[in-house]
Amino acid sequence: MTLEYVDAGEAIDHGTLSAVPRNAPDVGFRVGYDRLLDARSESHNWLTYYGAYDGQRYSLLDQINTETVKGMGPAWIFQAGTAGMIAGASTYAFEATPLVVDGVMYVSGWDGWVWALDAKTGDQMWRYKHAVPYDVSLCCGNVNRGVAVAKGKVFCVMPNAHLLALDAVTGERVWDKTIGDVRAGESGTMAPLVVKDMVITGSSGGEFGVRGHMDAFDLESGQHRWRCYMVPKPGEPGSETWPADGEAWARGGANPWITATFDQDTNLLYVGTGNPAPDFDGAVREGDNLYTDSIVAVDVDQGTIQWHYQCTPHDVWDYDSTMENILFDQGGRKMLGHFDKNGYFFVLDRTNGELVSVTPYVDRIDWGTITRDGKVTPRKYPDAEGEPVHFYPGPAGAKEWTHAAYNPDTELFYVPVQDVGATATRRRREFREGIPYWGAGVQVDADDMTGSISAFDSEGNEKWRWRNTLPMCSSVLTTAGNLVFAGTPSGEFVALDARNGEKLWQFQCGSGHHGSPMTYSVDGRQYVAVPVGWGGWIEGFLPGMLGAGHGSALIAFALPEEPGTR
Ligand SMILES: O=C(O)c1cc(C(=O)O)c2c(n1)C(=O)C(=O)c1cc(C(=O)O)[nH]c1-2
Repeated sequence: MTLEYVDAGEAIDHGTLSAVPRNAPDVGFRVGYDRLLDARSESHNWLTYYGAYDGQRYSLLDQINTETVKGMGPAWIFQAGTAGMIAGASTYAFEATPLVVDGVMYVSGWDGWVWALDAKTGDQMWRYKHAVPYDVSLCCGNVNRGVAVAKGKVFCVMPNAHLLALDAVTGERVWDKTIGDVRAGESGTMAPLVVKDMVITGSSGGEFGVRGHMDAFDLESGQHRWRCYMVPKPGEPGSETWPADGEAWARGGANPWITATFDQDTNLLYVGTGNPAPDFDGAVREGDNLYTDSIVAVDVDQGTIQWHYQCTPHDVWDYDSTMENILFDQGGRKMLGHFDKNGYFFVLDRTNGELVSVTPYVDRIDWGTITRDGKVTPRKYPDAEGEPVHFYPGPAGAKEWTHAAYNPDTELFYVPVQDVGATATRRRREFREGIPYWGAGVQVDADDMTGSISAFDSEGNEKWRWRNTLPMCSSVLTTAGNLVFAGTPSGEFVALDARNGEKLWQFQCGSGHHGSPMTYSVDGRQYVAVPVGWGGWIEGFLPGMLGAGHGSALIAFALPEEPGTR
């Protein structure tokens, strides 16, 4: 299969930079598919984006638990924002989930930064900077959600739609592939996923009217294996949901900009796709617009779509479905749970995409209704130019890309909820390559917003709610210590009791949370690490937070050590 993209050309590379050059131990060489498949059993590590292929963001570590957590404090802080004169501090959110392999942490930042750190001390081992051209089209900030590690390499996508393989020991670049056309508005923000001998990526750029796709590359050589487009071309199944004439499908969006989950038994990747383009303007794309706003199951060897479930047909509200699809089993049935931007919690049979249940998980939803059997009745969207329409949830969704967690001990999902509306006023745009293709001006309800971490069982029954004044827009972590961790936009990092939502601990991190905490241990000591840094796109979404402290720090927390043992 040939690639259908234009190579945007090499960026100027600043090469490997290091204040204190130091190689990392060769732990990355020992990570292969066998260990990734069984990642949960080695909970001292965090080997892959969600901690394990199932997306649960659940760790077996329990040294930090409901009893001991009150003694937890910072063990070390890595100031990523001081990483060099080239970048300075970030004005964008620090979104990555760090990975840990046998005492070495690998983490990515904004604008092409990647670091290897000593996971016990926070000391830098190496750092890498990709020279990202300044004119890359990015809808939602110069951000990056993390790396993948396998076979001695660290894989990371770059804002200018490159996939890099770095040497896990030295940080030097091993290979560099183009995964999208920056001139058309394609970019990269997601953490790659290693499955078998492949590294799998997804493209960003839906707001610029591109056609979203996933790609698989040979992890050793970087050779391209397959591409899977998320919008069918004329004649392919699903193409009947787009206008027969014209090129609406080719500009249709559906970008899979968040890491997929994976089940070895079904051999399927579970992918969330983004909104259709243009956003807020359905007139130029009559029909359901498959596979936008969908959960799509992709055969990992062939890159072919096996089934799909669309959460918001013919979306005019910017309701991406890119967020995680959490795999869990119940009553012997293989299920998948998905909290969509549109305010509904979908549970599907992950072998065939059949809907098991759909229930609301936020208080205010009025863009339409979905009944328990999946029937969608959308509200009418105004056709006239300049006519405002107010709707709940707003375009950031009742939950953003930031991830929920599932704890198999409590059998509960923990969801970062944003309860906030917005007003869209249609402002029709003609398509122009590389220019935002976005059919409305949008104003978020700055004075009427709230949020929570809410706990749901798999039938959509709410078991508890921990309320926050502002919407919750960081990912959640849950552990066998019966804890739930999450960060607030105003900087507090909190630990809740997974059984009842009681707040047991908090720490003010000095900048807002819009990233993903994780946990690991080294030499028998458990750490909880969280990237902290407010900025970029999320500031516009929470106007009340404009001017709040930016930051680019990674903070690792632990229980106190005996004095003098470090
Ligand atoms: O359609 C797309 O390709 C695309 C990409 C991204 C991205 O890559 O960050 C975001 C969005 N859409 C988006 O709609 C959105 O709300 C959003 C928030 C964020 C973020 O990093 O907080 N990214 C993105």
